[in-house]
Amino acid sequence: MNYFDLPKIDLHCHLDGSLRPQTVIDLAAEQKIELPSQDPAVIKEMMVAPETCPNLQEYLDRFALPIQVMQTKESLERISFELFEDAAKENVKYLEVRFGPQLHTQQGLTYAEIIDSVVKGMKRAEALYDIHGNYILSLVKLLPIDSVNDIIDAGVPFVGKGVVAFDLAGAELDNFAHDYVEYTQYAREQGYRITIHAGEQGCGQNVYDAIELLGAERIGHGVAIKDHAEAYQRVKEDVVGLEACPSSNVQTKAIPELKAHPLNDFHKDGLAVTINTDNRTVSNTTMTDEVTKVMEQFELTAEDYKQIYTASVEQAFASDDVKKHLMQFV
Ligand SMILES: O=c1[nH]cnc2c1ncn2[C@@H]1O[C@H](CO)[C@@H](O)[C@H]1O
Ligand SMILES: [Zn+2]
Repeated sequence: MNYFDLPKIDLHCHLDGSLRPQTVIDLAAEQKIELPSQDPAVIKEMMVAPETCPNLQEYLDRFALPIQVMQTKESLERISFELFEDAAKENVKYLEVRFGPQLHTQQGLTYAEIIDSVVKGMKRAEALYDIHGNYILSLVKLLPIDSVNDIIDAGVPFVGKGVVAFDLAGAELDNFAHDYVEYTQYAREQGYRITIHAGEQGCGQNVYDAIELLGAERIGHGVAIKDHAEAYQRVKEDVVGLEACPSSNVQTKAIPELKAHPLNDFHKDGLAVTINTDNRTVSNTTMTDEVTKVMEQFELTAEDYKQIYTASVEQAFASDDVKKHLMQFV
């Protein structure tokens, strides 16, 4: 099967983990930020996380460099455009990108300016390529929680116009969901859909809580439900979408190796499994790579791929029109 040509959908991709190395070099020069090298290969090496990190934190440390050059409207717009361009060029037909507005205020940008810039970059790519997209606003757990509602408010004018959902990302502590109930409720009241990183580094109970307490319709990663019967049952009954990110999960040791990934068992049992990149640069991957790895590792058939693609369409936070368009590719 030619995985490059297959129509693909990526529902879990971080903007700050998906920069082109050359763009980091260009933007650093423009912004007078000193880099240790002008060689894209060296800069790439600084951003790619090791094949296996000791833990999630080591993986998250790779975001420091890209975030340095993501502090102006122009850079955010360019990076957003380029991500959609890169995805479109490998036949990704729909892409949901997430990022943490709080990480981009170092030079005084407002949340509204930040969100406007990335949405503009996306729309420019949508006009040029056969790709549709939406943004998800991520709150990075452990960053100050008091400005969450300001971020949610800043995104409201964009809801349904380029922004669709709210997410919690970053390091995962057990029982984190309890601290975010009022914020996700506020986000839902403002029209945001909810997806939550859970069961990646933490326990299956976190997934259960993300659904029960935070109203998550999708879960980022969620691998830990394999050891938690209640969470598993809840994901299945509620048809909660599982955003699997195979390469990232190996890097962060969420799973020991690809063949131990539970996504195939989940898929065979009828759960709504989707295949995603997480971070194109930090995980040194593409949608073609992720789909290839999964299809070959688990010897999946064209019918399996059809089911996974269809689950991605159903789970997408896209408009009915876009979903109808995406179903034409099945
Ligand atoms: O796999 C992941 N698990 C948890 N957090 C992540 C992952 N990838 C990226 N981020 C976090 O999300 C922020 C906003 O995009 C990134 O800066 C990073 O801290
Ligand atoms: Zn993620």
